[in-house]
Amino acid sequence: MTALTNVLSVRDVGLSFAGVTAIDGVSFDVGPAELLAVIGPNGAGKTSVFNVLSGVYRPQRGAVRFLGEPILGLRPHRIAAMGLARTFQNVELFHNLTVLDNLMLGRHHHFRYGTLAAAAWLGRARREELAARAQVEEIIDFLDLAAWRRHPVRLLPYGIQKRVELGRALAMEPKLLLLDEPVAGMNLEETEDMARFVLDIRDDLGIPLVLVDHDMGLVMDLADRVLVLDFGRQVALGTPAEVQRDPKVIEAYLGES
Ligand SMILES: Nc1ncnc2c1ncn2[C@@H]1O[C@H](COP(=O)(O)OP(=O)(O)OP(=O)(O)O)[C@@H](O)[C@H]1O
Repeated sequence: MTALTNVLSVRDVGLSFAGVTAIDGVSFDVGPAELLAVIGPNGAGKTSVFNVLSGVYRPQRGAVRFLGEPILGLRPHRIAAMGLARTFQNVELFHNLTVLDNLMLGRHHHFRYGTLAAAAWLGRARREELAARAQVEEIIDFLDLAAWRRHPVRLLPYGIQKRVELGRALAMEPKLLLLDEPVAGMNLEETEDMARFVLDIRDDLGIPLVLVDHDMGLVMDLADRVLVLDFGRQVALGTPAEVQRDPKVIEAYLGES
């Protein structure tokens, strides 16, 4: 039985593609308001884990429970609607729409509309959904986005675009947030800002997070626990201090750099 206190429970997941093993026996839990980081060298299986959790890949073996419910085999939009939200390595927003409109779309889980359909849908939303609007305004305040709220996303600096993407995921009112390389390509100041928002999400909003990133300093500073993968296998799982002194980790990953 999955302990009810765990938001996410992953058991012995195995995934391969035509003979290539992407994930080989990975098991971990995410507790309430916990920040778990997943690290590992290139090709270790980090993105594949995210794709399994969000329903993009279906593993050949194992089990995943989200809020106590089995989710393997559910389609991505169903899993998202259950409250598992995700950001992507590359910014995935409607670049011609404003910050406000991108967040409104996030509120309604409508990710796959073209810009025109999205704009038409928003017309209805504006009339009908004042409550949604109030919630989105709260997110804009929370992420310090007020100065950009009416700007089309394409005009914004990269670091702000990443923050809007985070805002869109928050607009889904997630029960768990997956962040795929949230600081990739950011300068120091943008990285520090993002780190602060990630911690605020955990501490002020109480939303648990799973984060993949190559920035080792960030991961060790932020994470409650760290899962280390190498060639799809689970090398270690523990606190940043435990993981950093684990010889298997040093050999597999830290020793590289
Ligand atoms: N759709 C796919 N088809 C075939 N092989 C895949 C697919 N997705 C992942 N793989 C393989 O699975 C392994 C793990 O890849 P994955 O992208 O999950 O690693 P990663 O840790 O996210 O790497 P990176 O840090 O480079 O993003 C790799 O060998 C990769 O080539």
